[in-house]
Amino acid sequence: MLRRLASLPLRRPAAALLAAGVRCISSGSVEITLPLNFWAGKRRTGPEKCSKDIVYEPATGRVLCQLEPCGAVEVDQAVKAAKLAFGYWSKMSGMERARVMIEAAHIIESKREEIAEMEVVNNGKSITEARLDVDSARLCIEYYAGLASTLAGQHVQLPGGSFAYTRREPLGVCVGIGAWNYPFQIAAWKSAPALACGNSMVFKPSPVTPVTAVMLAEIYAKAGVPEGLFNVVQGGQETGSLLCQHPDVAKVSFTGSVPTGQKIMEMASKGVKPVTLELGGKSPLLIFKDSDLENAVRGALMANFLSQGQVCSNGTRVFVQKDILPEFVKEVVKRTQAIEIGDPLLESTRMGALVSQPHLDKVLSFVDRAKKEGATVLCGGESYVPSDPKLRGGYYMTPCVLGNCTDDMTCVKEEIFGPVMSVLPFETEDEVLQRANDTSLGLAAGVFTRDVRRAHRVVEHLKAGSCFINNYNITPVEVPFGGFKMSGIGRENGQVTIEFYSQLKTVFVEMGDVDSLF
Ligand SMILES: NC(=O)c1ccc[n+]([C@@H]2O[C@H](COP(=O)([O-])OP(=O)(O)OC[C@H]3O[C@@H](n4cnc5c(N)ncnc54)[C@H](O)[C@@H]3O)[C@@H](O)[C@H]2O)c1
Ligand SMILES: C[N+](C)(C)CCCC=O
Repeated sequence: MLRRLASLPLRRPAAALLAAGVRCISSGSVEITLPLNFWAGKRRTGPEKCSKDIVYEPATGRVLCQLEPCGAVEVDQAVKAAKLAFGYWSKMSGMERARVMIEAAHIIESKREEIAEMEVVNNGKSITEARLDVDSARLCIEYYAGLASTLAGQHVQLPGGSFAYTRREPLGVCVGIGAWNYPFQIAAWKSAPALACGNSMVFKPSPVTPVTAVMLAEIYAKAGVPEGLFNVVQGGQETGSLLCQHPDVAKVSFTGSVPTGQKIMEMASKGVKPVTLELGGKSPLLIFKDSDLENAVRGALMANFLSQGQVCSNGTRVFVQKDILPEFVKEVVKRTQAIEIGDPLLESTRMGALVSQPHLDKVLSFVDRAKKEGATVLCGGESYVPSDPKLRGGYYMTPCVLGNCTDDMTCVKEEIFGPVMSVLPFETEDEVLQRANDTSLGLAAGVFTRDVRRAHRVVEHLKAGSCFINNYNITPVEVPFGGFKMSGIGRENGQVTIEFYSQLKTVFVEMGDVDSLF
Protein backbone atom coordinates (compact mmCIF):
# COMPACT_ATOMS: atom_id res chain seq x y z
CA MET A 1 0.00 0.00 0.00
CA LEU A 2 2.76 2.41 0.80
CA ARG A 3 5.58 3.40 -1.46
CA ARG A 4 8.32 4.42 0.94
CA LEU A 5 10.44 7.24 -0.33
CA ALA A 6 12.87 6.94 2.54
CA SER A 7 14.86 3.77 2.79
CA LEU A 8 13.65 1.73 5.72
CA PRO A 9 14.62 -1.59 7.24
CA LEU A 10 12.56 -4.65 6.32
CA ARG A 11 9.23 -4.46 8.10
CA ARG A 12 9.48 -6.13 11.48
CA PRO A 13 6.65 -6.13 14.01
CA ALA A 14 6.00 -2.50 14.89
CA ALA A 15 6.63 -3.08 18.59
CA ALA A 16 10.12 -4.47 17.90
CA LEU A 17 10.96 -1.54 15.64
CA LEU A 18 9.74 0.93 18.22
CA ALA A 19 11.74 -0.81 20.92
CA ALA A 20 14.77 -0.40 18.68
CA GLY A 21 13.92 3.29 18.38
CA VAL A 22 12.99 2.97 14.69
CA ARG A 23 9.68 4.29 13.41
CA CYS A 24 7.97 2.24 10.72
CA ILE A 25 7.42 5.38 8.67
CA SER A 26 8.42 9.00 8.91
CA SER A 27 6.66 12.21 7.96
CA GLY A 28 7.17 12.96 4.29
CA SER A 29 7.96 9.35 3.40
CA VAL A 30 4.57 8.01 2.42
CA GLU A 31 2.74 8.02 -0.86
CA ILE A 32 -0.47 6.08 -1.24
CA THR A 33 -1.05 4.45 -4.59
CA LEU A 34 -3.61 1.70 -3.99
CA PRO A 35 -7.27 2.52 -4.65
CA LEU A 36 -9.16 3.83 -1.63
CA ASN A 37 -12.68 2.68 -2.48
CA PHE A 38 -13.76 -0.71 -1.21
CA TRP A 39 -16.87 -2.68 -1.92
CA ALA A 40 -17.88 -6.32 -2.28
CA GLY A 41 -14.69 -7.41 -0.53
CA LYS A 42 -12.07 -5.55 -2.63
CA ARG A 43 -10.36 -2.23 -3.08
CA ARG A 44 -11.79 -0.52 -6.17
CA THR A 45 -10.81 2.34 -8.38
CA GLY A 46 -13.27 5.19 -8.77
CA PRO A 47 -15.01 6.27 -11.98
CA GLU A 48 -12.77 6.30 -15.07
CA LYS A 49 -13.57 9.90 -15.86
CA CYS A 50 -13.61 11.92 -12.70
CA SER A 51 -11.81 14.98 -11.52
CA LYS A 52 -9.47 13.67 -8.86
CA ASP A 53 -9.01 15.56 -5.60
CA ILE A 54 -5.58 15.90 -4.08
CA VAL A 55 -5.08 14.72 -0.52
CA TYR A 56 -2.23 16.32 1.42
CA GLU A 57 -0.11 15.21 4.34
CA PRO A 58 -0.76 17.90 7.00
CA ALA A 59 2.64 17.48 8.68
CA THR A 60 4.57 18.36 5.51
CA GLY A 61 2.10 19.79 3.01
CA ARG A 62 3.20 17.08 0.52
CA VAL A 63 0.74 15.32 -1.78
CA LEU A 64 -0.25 12.06 -0.13
CA CYS A 65 -2.62 10.60 -2.71
CA GLN A 66 -5.31 11.31 -5.26
CA LEU A 67 -8.94 10.84 -4.35
CA GLU A 68 -11.32 9.41 -6.92
CA PRO A 69 -14.82 10.57 -5.92
CA CYS A 70 -17.51 7.97 -6.52
CA GLY A 71 -20.50 8.79 -8.70
CA ALA A 72 -23.95 7.25 -8.99
CA VAL A 73 -22.70 4.02 -10.59
CA GLU A 74 -20.14 3.27 -7.87
CA VAL A 75 -22.49 4.28 -5.07
CA ASP A 76 -25.09 1.92 -6.49
CA GLN A 77 -22.56 -0.92 -6.70
CA ALA A 78 -21.54 -0.40 -3.08
CA VAL A 79 -25.15 -0.26 -1.88
CA LYS A 80 -25.99 -3.42 -3.89
CA ALA A 81 -23.04 -5.23 -2.31
CA ALA A 82 -24.19 -4.09 1.13
CA LYS A 83 -27.74 -5.25 0.42
CA LEU A 84 -26.53 -8.70 -0.57
CA ALA A 85 -24.32 -9.00 2.50
CA PHE A 86 -27.20 -7.86 4.70
CA GLY A 87 -29.13 -10.95 3.53
CA TYR A 88 -26.49 -13.27 5.05
CA TRP A 89 -25.36 -11.25 8.05
CA SER A 90 -28.82 -10.42 9.37
CA LYS A 91 -29.68 -14.13 9.49
CA MET A 92 -26.67 -15.00 11.61
CA SER A 93 -27.14 -15.23 15.37
CA GLY A 94 -25.74 -12.54 17.63
CA MET A 95 -23.10 -14.97 18.88
CA GLU A 96 -21.97 -15.69 15.31
CA ARG A 97 -21.73 -11.99 14.50
CA ALA A 98 -19.86 -11.37 17.75
CA ARG A 99 -17.23 -13.95 16.89
CA VAL A 100 -16.37 -12.18 13.65
CA MET A 101 -16.37 -8.76 15.30
CA ILE A 102 -14.04 -9.95 18.06
CA GLU A 103 -11.70 -11.26 15.38
CA ALA A 104 -11.77 -7.79 13.76
CA ALA A 105 -10.89 -6.27 17.15
CA HIS A 106 -7.91 -8.65 17.47
CA ILE A 107 -6.66 -7.66 14.03
CA ILE A 108 -6.95 -3.99 14.95
CA GLU A 109 -4.90 -4.66 18.07
CA SER A 110 -2.21 -6.38 16.04
CA LYS A 111 -2.12 -3.49 13.54
CA ARG A 112 -2.40 -0.73 16.13
CA GLU A 113 0.85 0.97 15.19
CA GLU A 114 0.31 0.72 11.43
CA ILE A 115 -3.19 2.20 11.64
CA ALA A 116 -2.12 4.92 14.06
CA GLU A 117 0.76 5.93 11.81
CA MET A 118 -1.49 6.22 8.78
CA GLU A 119 -3.96 8.27 10.80
CA VAL A 120 -1.12 10.63 11.71
CA VAL A 121 0.10 10.87 8.14
CA ASN A 122 -3.38 11.67 6.86
CA ASN A 123 -4.74 13.79 9.72
CA GLY A 124 -1.71 15.47 11.32
CA LYS A 125 -2.53 14.58 14.96
CA SER A 126 0.19 13.26 17.27
CA ILE A 127 1.01 9.56 17.25
CA THR A 128 0.23 9.41 20.97
CA GLU A 129 -3.35 10.53 20.33
CA ALA A 130 -3.72 8.42 17.19
CA ARG A 131 -2.92 5.27 19.17
CA LEU A 132 -5.68 6.16 21.65
CA ASP A 133 -8.11 6.66 18.75
CA VAL A 134 -7.27 3.19 17.41
CA ASP A 135 -7.79 1.76 20.89
CA SER A 136 -11.18 3.48 21.13
CA ALA A 137 -12.16 1.99 17.75
CA ARG A 138 -11.15 -1.49 18.88
CA LEU A 139 -12.89 -1.17 22.24
CA CYS A 140 -16.06 -0.03 20.50
CA ILE A 141 -16.06 -3.11 18.27
CA GLU A 142 -15.41 -5.35 21.29
CA TYR A 143 -18.17 -3.66 23.27
CA TYR A 144 -20.82 -4.09 20.56
CA ALA A 145 -19.65 -7.64 19.86
CA GLY A 146 -20.54 -8.26 23.50
CA LEU A 147 -23.97 -6.75 23.04
CA ALA A 148 -24.75 -8.58 19.77
CA SER A 149 -26.01 -11.71 21.50
CA THR A 150 -28.06 -9.77 24.05
CA LEU A 151 -30.51 -8.26 21.54
CA ALA A 152 -33.90 -9.54 22.53
CA GLY A 153 -37.58 -8.75 22.41
CA GLN A 154 -40.36 -8.97 24.98
CA HIS A 155 -43.16 -11.43 25.59
CA VAL A 156 -46.51 -9.88 26.52
CA GLN A 157 -49.47 -11.97 27.73
CA LEU A 158 -52.91 -11.07 26.34
CA PRO A 159 -56.44 -12.25 27.32
CA GLY A 160 -57.49 -15.83 26.55
CA GLY A 161 -53.98 -17.20 26.36
CA SER A 162 -53.15 -15.05 23.36
CA PHE A 163 -49.88 -13.21 23.47
CA ALA A 164 -47.64 -10.84 21.63
CA TYR A 165 -43.92 -10.71 21.31
CA THR A 166 -41.45 -8.20 19.96
CA ARG A 167 -38.45 -8.91 17.80
CA ARG A 168 -35.52 -6.50 17.57
CA GLU A 169 -34.61 -6.48 13.90
CA PRO A 170 -31.88 -4.70 11.93
CA LEU A 171 -32.72 -1.80 9.61
CA GLY A 172 -30.88 -2.89 6.46
CA VAL A 173 -28.16 -0.96 4.62
CA CYS A 174 -26.93 1.88 6.82
CA VAL A 175 -24.87 4.76 5.54
CA GLY A 176 -22.09 6.28 7.65
CA ILE A 177 -20.67 9.68 6.74
CA GLY A 178 -17.61 10.86 8.64
CA ALA A 179 -15.71 14.03 9.54
CA TRP A 180 -11.93 14.37 9.24
CA ASN A 181 -10.95 14.79 12.90
CA TYR A 182 -11.26 11.14 14.01
CA PRO A 183 -11.31 9.22 10.70
CA PHE A 184 -10.71 5.65 11.94
CA GLN A 185 -12.54 6.08 15.22
CA ILE A 186 -15.66 7.52 13.57
CA ALA A 187 -15.77 4.62 11.08
CA ALA A 188 -15.64 2.18 14.00
CA TRP A 189 -18.08 4.06 16.23
CA LYS A 190 -20.63 3.88 13.41
CA SER A 191 -19.98 0.42 12.04
CA ALA A 192 -19.69 -1.44 15.36
CA PRO A 193 -23.29 -0.92 16.59
CA ALA A 194 -24.63 -1.18 13.04
CA LEU A 195 -22.97 -4.55 12.42
CA ALA A 196 -23.77 -5.88 15.89
CA CYS A 197 -27.48 -5.33 15.17
CA GLY A 198 -27.23 -7.23 11.87
CA ASN A 199 -27.03 -4.29 9.44
CA SER A 200 -24.53 -3.70 6.66
CA MET A 201 -22.86 -0.36 6.00
CA VAL A 202 -21.57 1.88 3.25
CA PHE A 203 -19.20 4.41 4.80
CA LYS A 204 -18.02 7.65 3.25
CA PRO A 205 -15.03 9.24 4.95
CA SER A 206 -14.24 12.92 4.65
CA PRO A 207 -12.45 13.60 1.35
CA VAL A 208 -9.68 15.21 3.41
CA THR A 209 -8.94 11.97 5.32
CA PRO A 210 -9.79 9.02 3.07
CA VAL A 211 -7.00 6.64 4.10
CA THR A 212 -7.83 4.67 7.24
CA ALA A 213 -11.51 3.78 6.72
CA VAL A 214 -10.44 1.45 3.91
CA MET A 215 -8.01 -0.21 6.35
CA LEU A 216 -11.01 -0.92 8.57
CA ALA A 217 -12.84 -2.41 5.57
CA GLU A 218 -9.90 -4.75 4.94
CA ILE A 219 -9.81 -5.71 8.60
CA TYR A 220 -13.51 -6.62 8.67
CA ALA A 221 -13.01 -8.63 5.46
CA LYS A 222 -10.04 -10.47 6.94
CA ALA A 223 -12.05 -11.17 10.10
CA GLY A 224 -14.62 -13.01 7.97
CA VAL A 225 -17.60 -10.72 7.43
CA PRO A 226 -19.60 -11.52 4.29
CA GLU A 227 -18.35 -9.71 1.18
CA GLY A 228 -19.99 -6.30 1.02
CA LEU A 229 -20.84 -5.99 4.70
CA PHE A 230 -18.70 -2.89 5.23
CA ASN A 231 -17.91 -0.81 2.16
CA VAL A 232 -16.10 2.48 1.65
CA VAL A 233 -16.93 4.98 -1.06
CA GLN A 234 -14.81 8.08 -1.37
CA GLY A 235 -15.98 11.54 -2.29
CA GLY A 236 -17.39 14.78 -1.01
CA GLN A 237 -20.85 16.24 -0.86
CA GLU A 238 -22.08 14.81 -4.19
CA THR A 239 -21.17 11.26 -3.20
CA GLY A 240 -22.67 11.86 0.23
CA SER A 241 -25.93 13.11 -1.26
CA LEU A 242 -26.14 10.10 -3.59
CA LEU A 243 -25.80 7.82 -0.58
CA CYS A 244 -28.44 9.63 1.48
CA GLN A 245 -30.91 9.58 -1.40
CA HIS A 246 -30.35 5.97 -2.47
CA PRO A 247 -33.68 4.11 -2.19
CA ASP A 248 -32.02 0.98 -0.74
CA VAL A 249 -30.46 2.89 2.14
CA ALA A 250 -32.41 2.51 5.40
CA LYS A 251 -30.55 4.91 7.71
CA VAL A 252 -27.93 7.64 7.69
CA SER A 253 -25.50 8.21 10.54
CA PHE A 254 -23.58 11.43 10.12
CA THR A 255 -20.72 13.15 11.94
CA GLY A 256 -19.87 16.65 10.82
CA SER A 257 -20.96 20.26 10.86
CA VAL A 258 -24.41 21.61 11.66
CA PRO A 259 -25.13 22.97 8.13
CA THR A 260 -24.28 19.60 6.53
CA GLY A 261 -26.31 17.80 9.20
CA GLN A 262 -29.32 19.93 8.30
CA LYS A 263 -28.95 18.96 4.62
CA ILE A 264 -28.62 15.28 5.51
CA MET A 265 -31.76 15.42 7.62
CA GLU A 266 -33.63 17.07 4.79
CA MET A 267 -32.53 14.42 2.27
CA ALA A 268 -33.31 11.58 4.68
CA SER A 269 -36.75 13.03 5.33
CA LYS A 270 -37.71 12.42 1.69
CA GLY A 271 -37.44 8.68 2.32
CA VAL A 272 -38.53 8.98 5.98
CA LYS A 273 -35.17 7.47 6.94
CA PRO A 274 -33.93 7.70 10.51
CA VAL A 275 -30.79 9.76 11.10
CA THR A 276 -28.12 9.93 13.75
CA LEU A 277 -26.49 13.36 13.73
CA GLU A 278 -23.27 14.05 15.64
CA LEU A 279 -22.72 17.73 14.97
CA GLY A 280 -20.72 20.67 16.23
CA GLY A 281 -20.36 22.27 19.63
CA LYS A 282 -19.33 25.40 21.50
CA SER A 283 -19.18 23.83 24.89
CA PRO A 284 -18.74 25.58 28.24
CA LEU A 285 -16.33 24.57 30.97
CA LEU A 286 -17.16 26.04 34.40
CA ILE A 287 -14.33 26.37 36.90
CA PHE A 288 -15.40 27.33 40.42
CA LYS A 289 -13.07 28.89 42.98
CA ASP A 290 -13.20 25.78 45.18
CA SER A 291 -11.80 23.56 42.38
CA ASP A 292 -8.61 21.63 42.70
CA LEU A 293 -6.70 24.12 40.55
CA GLU A 294 -4.15 21.62 39.23
CA ASN A 295 -6.94 19.37 37.94
CA ALA A 296 -8.94 22.32 36.60
CA VAL A 297 -5.93 23.47 34.56
CA ARG A 298 -5.33 19.96 33.24
CA GLY A 299 -9.04 19.70 32.40
CA ALA A 300 -9.01 23.00 30.52
CA LEU A 301 -6.03 21.86 28.44
CA MET A 302 -7.69 18.51 27.67
CA ALA A 303 -10.87 20.41 26.80
CA ASN A 304 -9.11 22.58 24.24
CA PHE A 305 -5.96 21.14 22.74
CA LEU A 306 -6.55 17.48 21.89
CA SER A 307 -6.25 16.84 18.17
CA GLN A 308 -5.01 20.44 17.61
CA GLY A 309 -8.30 21.66 19.06
CA GLN A 310 -10.25 19.97 16.26
CA VAL A 311 -12.66 18.17 18.57
CA CYS A 312 -16.43 18.55 18.47
CA SER A 313 -16.87 18.28 22.23
CA ASN A 314 -14.18 20.80 23.15
CA GLY A 315 -14.91 23.10 26.08
CA THR A 316 -13.73 26.25 24.36
CA ARG A 317 -15.67 28.70 26.54
CA VAL A 318 -13.75 28.44 29.78
CA PHE A 319 -15.68 30.30 32.51
CA VAL A 320 -13.47 30.92 35.55
CA GLN A 321 -14.73 32.33 38.86
CA LYS A 322 -13.18 35.78 39.29
CA ASP A 323 -11.37 35.02 42.57
CA ILE A 324 -9.08 32.44 40.92
CA LEU A 325 -8.82 33.98 37.46
CA PRO A 326 -5.23 35.37 37.70
CA GLU A 327 -3.86 32.16 39.18
CA PHE A 328 -5.71 30.00 36.65
CA VAL A 329 -4.69 32.08 33.65
CA LYS A 330 -1.04 32.14 34.70
CA GLU A 331 -0.90 28.36 34.97
CA VAL A 332 -2.88 27.68 31.78
CA VAL A 333 -0.72 30.04 29.75
CA LYS A 334 2.49 28.56 31.15
CA ARG A 335 1.44 25.03 30.24
CA THR A 336 0.04 26.01 26.86
CA GLN A 337 3.36 27.61 25.95
CA ALA A 338 5.12 24.41 26.95
CA ILE A 339 3.14 22.22 24.54
CA GLU A 340 5.59 20.64 22.14
CA ILE A 341 4.51 21.35 18.56
CA GLY A 342 6.06 19.56 15.62
CA ASP A 343 6.43 16.30 13.75
CA PRO A 344 3.32 14.34 14.74
CA LEU A 345 5.14 11.04 14.32
CA LEU A 346 7.63 11.87 17.08
CA GLU A 347 6.89 10.45 20.52
CA SER A 348 7.64 13.79 22.21
CA THR A 349 5.19 15.80 20.09
CA ARG A 350 1.99 16.81 21.83
CA MET A 351 0.53 19.00 19.10
CA GLY A 352 0.83 18.13 15.43
CA ALA A 353 -0.47 19.88 12.34
CA LEU A 354 -3.99 21.13 11.64
CA VAL A 355 -5.77 19.18 8.96
CA SER A 356 -5.35 21.51 5.96
CA GLN A 357 -4.04 24.90 4.88
CA PRO A 358 -7.55 26.36 4.38
CA HIS A 359 -8.55 25.16 7.83
CA LEU A 360 -5.41 26.62 9.42
CA ASP A 361 -6.11 29.95 7.67
CA LYS A 362 -9.68 29.87 8.99
CA VAL A 363 -8.57 29.23 12.59
CA LEU A 364 -5.95 32.01 12.41
CA SER A 365 -8.56 34.39 11.02
CA PHE A 366 -10.72 33.68 14.11
CA VAL A 367 -7.76 34.79 16.27
CA ASP A 368 -7.37 37.99 14.22
CA ARG A 369 -11.05 38.72 14.55
CA ALA A 370 -10.92 38.10 18.32
CA LYS A 371 -8.15 40.70 18.60
CA LYS A 372 -10.18 43.21 16.56
CA GLU A 373 -13.19 42.60 18.80
CA GLY A 374 -11.14 43.36 21.93
CA ALA A 375 -9.85 40.00 23.18
CA THR A 376 -6.25 39.79 24.39
CA VAL A 377 -3.98 37.07 23.06
CA LEU A 378 -2.38 35.69 26.22
CA CYS A 379 -0.29 33.25 24.21
CA GLY A 380 -0.05 31.59 20.78
CA GLY A 381 -2.45 32.12 17.91
CA GLU A 382 0.28 32.36 15.27
CA SER A 383 1.33 30.13 12.45
CA TYR A 384 4.34 28.04 13.36
CA VAL A 385 7.18 26.76 11.21
CA PRO A 386 9.06 23.82 12.71
CA SER A 387 12.84 23.81 12.37
CA ASP A 388 12.92 20.45 10.53
CA PRO A 389 13.07 21.47 6.83
CA LYS A 390 10.74 18.64 5.74
CA LEU A 391 7.96 20.07 7.93
CA ARG A 392 8.15 23.61 6.59
CA GLY A 393 5.13 23.19 4.31
CA GLY A 394 3.00 21.75 7.15
CA TYR A 395 -0.05 23.37 8.73
CA TYR A 396 1.07 24.29 12.24
CA MET A 397 0.05 26.97 14.69
CA THR A 398 0.81 27.79 18.29
CA PRO A 399 -2.01 26.93 20.70
CA CYS A 400 -3.79 30.06 21.78
CA VAL A 401 -5.36 31.37 25.00
CA LEU A 402 -7.58 34.43 24.67
CA GLY A 403 -8.27 36.68 27.64
CA ASN A 404 -10.59 39.66 28.09
CA CYS A 405 -13.30 37.75 26.27
CA THR A 406 -16.96 38.68 26.41
CA ASP A 407 -20.00 36.60 25.51
CA ASP A 408 -20.78 38.60 22.37
CA MET A 409 -17.41 38.01 20.68
CA THR A 410 -17.20 35.79 17.61
CA CYS A 411 -14.53 33.60 19.26
CA VAL A 412 -17.00 32.89 22.09
CA LYS A 413 -20.06 32.37 19.91
CA GLU A 414 -18.78 30.32 16.96
CA GLU A 415 -17.14 26.93 16.75
CA ILE A 416 -13.50 27.60 15.76
CA PHE A 417 -12.41 23.93 15.61
CA GLY A 418 -8.80 24.75 16.34
CA PRO A 419 -6.49 25.24 19.36
CA VAL A 420 -8.07 28.43 20.65
CA MET A 421 -9.34 28.71 24.24
CA SER A 422 -11.48 31.68 25.28
CA VAL A 423 -11.33 32.53 29.00
CA LEU A 424 -14.33 34.31 30.53
CA PRO A 425 -14.65 35.49 34.14
CA PHE A 426 -17.84 34.92 36.16
CA GLU A 427 -19.09 35.71 39.66
CA THR A 428 -22.09 33.57 40.60
CA GLU A 429 -23.44 30.10 39.83
CA ASP A 430 -26.75 31.41 38.48
CA GLU A 431 -25.01 33.89 36.23
CA VAL A 432 -22.58 31.35 34.77
CA LEU A 433 -25.32 28.79 34.14
CA GLN A 434 -27.35 31.30 32.21
CA ARG A 435 -24.31 32.30 30.13
CA ALA A 436 -23.15 28.70 29.60
CA ASN A 437 -26.55 27.73 28.19
CA ASP A 438 -26.84 30.80 25.98
CA THR A 439 -26.06 28.96 22.73
CA SER A 440 -27.98 27.00 20.12
CA LEU A 441 -25.47 24.14 20.55
CA GLY A 442 -25.37 21.57 23.34
CA LEU A 443 -22.84 18.85 22.73
CA ALA A 444 -20.86 18.86 25.97
CA ALA A 445 -20.15 20.82 29.15
CA GLY A 446 -17.90 20.52 32.17
CA VAL A 447 -17.70 21.66 35.77
CA PHE A 448 -14.77 21.73 38.17
CA THR A 449 -15.62 22.08 41.87
CA ARG A 450 -14.93 20.24 45.12
CA ASP A 451 -18.55 20.79 46.24
CA VAL A 452 -20.40 17.61 45.33
CA ARG A 453 -23.83 19.21 45.70
CA ARG A 454 -22.89 22.12 43.47
CA ALA A 455 -21.47 19.73 40.86
CA HIS A 456 -24.70 17.79 40.46
CA ARG A 457 -26.90 20.88 40.71
CA VAL A 458 -24.91 22.59 37.95
CA VAL A 459 -24.94 19.51 35.73
CA GLU A 460 -28.71 19.23 36.12
CA HIS A 461 -29.05 22.74 34.68
CA LEU A 462 -26.50 22.44 31.87
CA LYS A 463 -28.19 21.87 28.52
CA ALA A 464 -25.69 19.49 26.98
CA GLY A 465 -25.63 15.81 26.01
CA SER A 466 -22.31 14.93 27.69
CA CYS A 467 -21.44 16.58 31.00
CA PHE A 468 -18.15 16.07 32.80
CA ILE A 469 -17.59 16.62 36.53
CA ASN A 470 -13.93 17.25 37.41
CA ASN A 471 -12.66 15.93 34.07
CA TYR A 472 -13.16 16.64 30.38
CA ASN A 473 -13.21 14.90 26.97
CA ILE A 474 -13.17 11.32 28.10
CA THR A 475 -15.39 9.06 26.00
CA PRO A 476 -15.49 5.48 27.26
CA VAL A 477 -17.35 3.46 24.65
CA GLU A 478 -19.72 2.04 27.28
CA VAL A 479 -21.43 5.41 27.78
CA PRO A 480 -23.62 7.27 25.30
CA PHE A 481 -22.21 10.29 23.48
CA GLY A 482 -24.24 12.88 21.58
CA GLY A 483 -25.74 16.32 21.64
CA PHE A 484 -28.69 18.37 22.82
CA LYS A 485 -30.18 21.20 20.74
CA MET A 486 -28.48 21.79 17.37
CA SER A 487 -25.55 19.53 18.30
CA GLY A 488 -27.41 16.50 17.12
CA ILE A 489 -29.93 13.71 17.25
CA GLY A 490 -29.40 10.21 18.59
CA ARG A 491 -26.39 8.82 20.40
CA GLU A 492 -23.24 6.90 19.64
CA ASN A 493 -21.70 4.36 22.04
CA GLY A 494 -23.39 2.78 25.03
CA GLN A 495 -26.27 0.34 25.10
CA VAL A 496 -28.82 2.88 23.90
CA THR A 497 -27.23 3.05 20.43
CA ILE A 498 -28.64 -0.41 19.72
CA GLU A 499 -32.02 1.36 19.49
CA PHE A 500 -30.70 3.65 16.77
CA TYR A 501 -29.57 0.74 14.58
CA SER A 502 -32.53 -1.60 15.00
CA GLN A 503 -36.30 -1.55 14.93
CA LEU A 504 -38.98 -3.38 16.86
CA LYS A 505 -41.43 -5.71 15.20
CA THR A 506 -44.51 -6.58 17.22
CA VAL A 507 -46.12 -9.97 16.57
CA PHE A 508 -49.68 -10.70 17.82
CA VAL A 509 -50.51 -14.38 18.31
CA GLU A 510 -54.20 -15.37 18.57
CA MET A 511 -54.79 -18.59 20.54
CA GLY A 512 -58.58 -18.55 20.24
CA ASP A 513 -61.09 -17.64 17.53
CA VAL A 514 -61.33 -14.36 15.70
CA ASP A 515 -63.92 -12.23 17.45
CA SER A 516 -65.34 -10.58 14.32
CA LEU A 517 -67.72 -7.62 14.44
CA PHE A 518 -68.97 -8.49 10.95
N1 LIG B 1 -20.56 15.48 17.41
C1 LIG B 1 -19.58 14.73 16.98
O1 LIG B 1 -19.43 13.57 17.35
C2 LIG B 1 -18.58 15.29 15.99
C3 LIG B 1 -17.38 14.62 15.79
C4 LIG B 1 -16.47 15.13 14.90
C5 LIG B 1 -16.74 16.31 14.20
N2 LIG B 1 -17.90 16.95 14.42
C6 LIG B 1 -18.18 18.21 13.71
O2 LIG B 1 -17.74 18.13 12.36
C7 LIG B 1 -17.33 19.38 11.88
C8 LIG B 1 -15.99 19.28 11.19
O3 LIG B 1 -15.98 18.24 10.28
P1 LIG B 1 -16.11 18.46 8.70
O4 LIG B 1 -15.50 19.76 8.32
O5 LIG B 1 -15.63 17.21 8.05
O6 LIG B 1 -17.69 18.57 8.53
P2 LIG B 1 -18.55 18.67 7.18
O7 LIG B 1 -19.96 18.82 7.59
O8 LIG B 1 -17.97 19.66 6.25
O9 LIG B 1 -18.34 17.26 6.46
C9 LIG B 1 -18.64 16.05 7.12
C10 LIG B 1 -18.88 14.98 6.09
O10 LIG B 1 -20.07 15.27 5.36
C11 LIG B 1 -19.83 15.14 3.96
N3 LIG B 1 -20.77 16.03 3.26
C12 LIG B 1 -20.63 17.35 3.01
N4 LIG B 1 -21.74 17.81 2.39
C13 LIG B 1 -22.58 16.77 2.24
C14 LIG B 1 -23.88 16.62 1.67
N5 LIG B 1 -24.53 17.63 1.12
N6 LIG B 1 -24.44 15.40 1.72
C15 LIG B 1 -23.82 14.35 2.29
N7 LIG B 1 -22.57 14.43 2.83
C16 LIG B 1 -21.97 15.62 2.81
C17 LIG B 1 -18.36 15.51 3.83
O11 LIG B 1 -17.83 15.06 2.62
C18 LIG B 1 -17.78 14.81 5.05
O12 LIG B 1 -17.60 13.44 4.81
C19 LIG B 1 -17.29 20.29 13.09
O13 LIG B 1 -18.44 21.11 13.12
C20 LIG B 1 -17.34 19.32 14.26
O14 LIG B 1 -17.87 19.85 15.44
C21 LIG B 1 -18.83 16.46 15.28
C1 LIG C 1 -12.53 11.16 21.95
N1 LIG C 1 -12.89 12.57 21.98
C2 LIG C 1 -11.67 13.34 22.14
C3 LIG C 1 -13.73 12.88 23.09
C4 LIG C 1 -13.51 12.96 20.72
C5 LIG C 1 -14.89 12.50 20.46
C6 LIG C 1 -15.31 12.73 19.02
C7 LIG C 1 -15.47 14.16 18.66
O1 LIG C 1 -14.86 14.81 17.85
